[in-house]
Amino acid sequence: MPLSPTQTRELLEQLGHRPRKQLGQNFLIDGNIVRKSLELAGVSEGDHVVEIGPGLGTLTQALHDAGAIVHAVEFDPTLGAHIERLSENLPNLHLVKGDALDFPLGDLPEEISDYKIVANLPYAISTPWMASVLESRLPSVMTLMLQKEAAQRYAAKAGTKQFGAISIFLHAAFDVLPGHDVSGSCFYPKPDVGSTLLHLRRKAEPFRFSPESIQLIREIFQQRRKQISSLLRKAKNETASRWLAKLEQAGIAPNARPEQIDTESWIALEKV
Ligand SMILES: C[S@@+](CC[C@H](N)C(=O)[O-])C[C@H]1O[C@@H](n2cnc3c(N)ncnc32)[C@H](O)[C@@H]1O
Repeated sequence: MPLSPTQTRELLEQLGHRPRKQLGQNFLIDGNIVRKSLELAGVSEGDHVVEIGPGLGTLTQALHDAGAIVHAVEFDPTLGAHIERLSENLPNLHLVKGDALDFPLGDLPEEISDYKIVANLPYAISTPWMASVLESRLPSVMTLMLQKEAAQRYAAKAGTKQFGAISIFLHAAFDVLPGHDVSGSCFYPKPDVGSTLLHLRRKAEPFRFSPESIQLIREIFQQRRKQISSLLRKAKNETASRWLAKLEQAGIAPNARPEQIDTESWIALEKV
């Protein structure tokens, strides 16, 4: 069970720690959300699970109790020391004290290819951290607490204003299930932004874009309302010229706007 708001305040006092807003320190105090996260991720005995930002250890303890081998990364030195003390009694908890942008998968051993990610993310780093995850071994599932707007971008479909480069990269590799909005009262202190619990399941055949294509798609989306053909002409690199010549073959109209081109069509463009 997670700590109640009173227990959370008491523990923070004991640690002499004030929640740091810039590190997104909004701790989970709702048992249902912890349970739901584990349930969505289907955590079971022996699973390797990466957790970003264990904080006071609520989710960490629940993952460990479910039999997972937890690979956690905590940036805050006070909370890192707290988790390190917890780990003395949790043999399957492995902590990296550092930045998740440097250790996006914690200390997950190279040879482990089957793993999950379950985290109440520090909202400020969610997108660059996700970009690193997409470049590494892909997890079988990710169950993530995210800022609502980030979750909307990750889940967005073509033709919506939230649809962007990250939506394409995620949808190419994962089924992104509808998210659950989570009330601010499930955290201490209450965040001043909305939160969504999002669940992603790796596809049977996940597709990954090459680094050059990732770069090009990101550039293209900086001018999402321009026509794809003129953006590709302007980009002046080998991938852009190849795509320009293959637009029709990939079923994309030259005057289509990037935000209207769905993930399958971007994949077709990369494959032709
Ligand atoms: C939203 S809190 C989640 C805490 C805890 N997992 C929970 O659910 O109660 C985010 C956590 O991420 C940590 N954090 C912030 N930035 C980080 C970074 N760059 N790398 C690793 N951890 C970070 C914070 O210190 C905090 O513990």
